[in-house]
Amino acid sequence: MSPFHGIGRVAVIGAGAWGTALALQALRAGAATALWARDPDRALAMRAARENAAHLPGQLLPAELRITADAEEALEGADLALLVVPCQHLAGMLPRLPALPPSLVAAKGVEHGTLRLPLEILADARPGLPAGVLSGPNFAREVAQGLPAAAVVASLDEALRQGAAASLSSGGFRLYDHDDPVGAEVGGAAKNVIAIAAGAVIGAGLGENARAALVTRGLAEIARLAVALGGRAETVAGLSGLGDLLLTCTGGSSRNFSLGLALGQGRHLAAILAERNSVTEGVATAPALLARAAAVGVEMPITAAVADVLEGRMDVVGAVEQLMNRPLRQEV
Ligand SMILES: NC(=O)C1=CN([C@@H]2O[C@H](COP(=O)(O)OP(=O)(O)OC[C@H]3O[C@@H](n4cnc5c(N)ncnc54)[C@H](O)[C@@H]3O)[C@@H](O)[C@H]2O)C=CC1
Ligand SMILES: O=C(CO)COP(=O)(O)O
Repeated sequence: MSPFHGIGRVAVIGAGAWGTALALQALRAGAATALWARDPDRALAMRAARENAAHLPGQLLPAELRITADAEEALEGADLALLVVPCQHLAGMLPRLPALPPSLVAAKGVEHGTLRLPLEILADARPGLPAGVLSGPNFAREVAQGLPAAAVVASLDEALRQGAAASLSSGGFRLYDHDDPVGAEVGGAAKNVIAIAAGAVIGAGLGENARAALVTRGLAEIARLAVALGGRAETVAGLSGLGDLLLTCTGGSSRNFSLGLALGQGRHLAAILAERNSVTEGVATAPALLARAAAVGVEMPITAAVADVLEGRMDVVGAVEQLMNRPLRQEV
């Protein structure tokens, strides 16, 4: 257990939509909060306008929120760091940071090539650092506005998960502590892939029944992988799994769902991505998740279908046909 005694200061690393929203929440919960943006010009513009125009336009950033591109300054005296850069950039960003306090990763994905989950990336870069994940059904915009939301803080470190959940909760944001970080990370990474599938069936006009079946069978394949990696199936049935699937597979604001929707309508992946200035984690995660599952002998047919569509080996209708024609079996 870490000597974690509560939070006076929080450093949020990554000034995308989610980092900005979490910084606002930390502030609301009473922590002195700094938000680190890697680009000095962006930090300057955000400080001047009190707005993150690129990722959370229209949301006021109060004067008490320190915004800086200097990582030393952001992390000085911090009791907790929230690491909120996209999964594929986490490993590249960590060497730019000085010593970290106990940290929660809020990215959702699997790293291309190495097949690591975010906490594994952090553990490799900072061995022994008390760490956990923050994950749940949370659109950044709503959390920034203080609308009601819940999530989990999952860590093997009891003091960290309980202290962080208690200190970052307030008003509309309710954090449950959890002792299964693997289950939480697998759920968070995989729901983005299933959300692409859900969007694709809706975009292709295959119907609401198809979406409900995909989400439910998606949950089953996520649970299989979580268990194979040392997590628990019940975690996948909670906020970080089922909760986030419900949000991203039905909420039109999900970037993963909307990318799937456009693919299902026949648009090309490159064209969809070219129009976006924000991250769609499921695209890089789908093949990485599939490879990670294969390495532990777990079948993930929906993830495989999404990877096939993303990599141009199949169209949406063909991929769904293939899923429908798999051998019949017992549900569980
Ligand atoms: N936006 C949301 O509602 C939520 C997002 N998340 C997760 O949080 C993570 C961050 O997502 P968002 O804040 O939405 O991102 P975003 O799409 O709003 O912004 C992209 C972020 O990535 C950073 N970035 C781009 N290239 C980079 C590089 N080479 N090195 C370091 N940073 C780089 C940008 O500076 C920016 O901070 C993702 O893993 C996402 O799945 C989790 C929950 C909610
Ligand atoms: O993780 C999220 C909500 O919990 C955000 O989902 P998208 O990245 O699909 O927008």
